[in-house]
Amino acid sequence: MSLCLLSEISLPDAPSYAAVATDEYWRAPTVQQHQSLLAQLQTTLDLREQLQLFSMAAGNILPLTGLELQTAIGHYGAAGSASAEFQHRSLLMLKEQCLAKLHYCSEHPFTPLVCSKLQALEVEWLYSLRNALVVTRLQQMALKDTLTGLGNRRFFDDSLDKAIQLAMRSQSCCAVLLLDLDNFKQVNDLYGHTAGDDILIAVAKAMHSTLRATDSLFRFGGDEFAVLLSDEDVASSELIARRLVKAISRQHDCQQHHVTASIGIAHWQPGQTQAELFSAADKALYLAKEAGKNRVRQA
Ligand SMILES: Nc1nc2c(ncn2[C@@H]2O[C@H](COP(=O)(O)OP(=O)(O)OP(=O)(O)O)[C@@H](O)[C@H]2O)c(=O)[nH]1
Repeated sequence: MSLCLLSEISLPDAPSYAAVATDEYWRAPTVQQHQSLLAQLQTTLDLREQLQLFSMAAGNILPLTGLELQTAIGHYGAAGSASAEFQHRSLLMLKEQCLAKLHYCSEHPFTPLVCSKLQALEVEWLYSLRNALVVTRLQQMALKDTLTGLGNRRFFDDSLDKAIQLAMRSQSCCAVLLLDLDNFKQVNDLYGHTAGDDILIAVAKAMHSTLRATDSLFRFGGDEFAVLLSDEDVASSELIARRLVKAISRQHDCQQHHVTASIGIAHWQPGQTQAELFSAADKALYLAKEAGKNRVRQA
């Protein structure tokens, strides 16, 4: 395991292990209790599944309404988590490295005895949690574009495959928007690669804030982006695409460098393969470029 990865999954500015309180009232849970949670945690490297297992074990100590795991690579809530009157926060430290913060919510008070028991349970989780964090980080790296943090081409291909399967099963639809920046090359040529990178990051942010949280946004590399729309948004695909084009043309850095965007849209047709759908969107994008750029075309 590389040191680089370990530092990426650590939370910064955590106090030393000594600062995590222990309680004199605490009595160790039986060996049986420990073994069962530990054994269960070791069966999965999925962070959410581990959180769920831990949440159930913690619920045996004190009934919880919510449990949130805050890590350097994302925040995860146990299923059905809700806030409550009593709250308790805890740091999960492993060898002076802060792996995560836990935020418990309950209708019942967190007495010193309860906190001690929870802390003992947390200790049981540390190594499995560390492993799950590393695996999750590797998965994120494999599926994310490092420059913008958006999903990469591989993630897009997987997501499109799933979207088509769902559309086939539920006799619904999905749509692909392929976006390519206009006149981007000149930014690199005139102002350097770093200025080009800044534009790409700014475009990703502008697109992100224009779309709904549920829309999937990807960057393929270069100045090519894609949006995957689910059935409920297919009817508005043209409107969404126009909004994206407008948002990019109004973005400060893009305006300064005369960078705009062209978009090709394709709606999935029953019987169409993933490659055919993608090719249809690509052709529509070509038409948008041919028609003068800074515009939208449908397949
Ligand atoms: N800064 C930066 N540039 C990149 C990156 N990846 C690819 N590029 C550059 O992006 C440019 C994309 O080229 P084009 O799409 O042909 O350029 P364009 O000026 O937008 O052309 P039109 O689409 O016809 O308007 C090339 O100059 C690539 O070298 C990157 O990660 N960062």
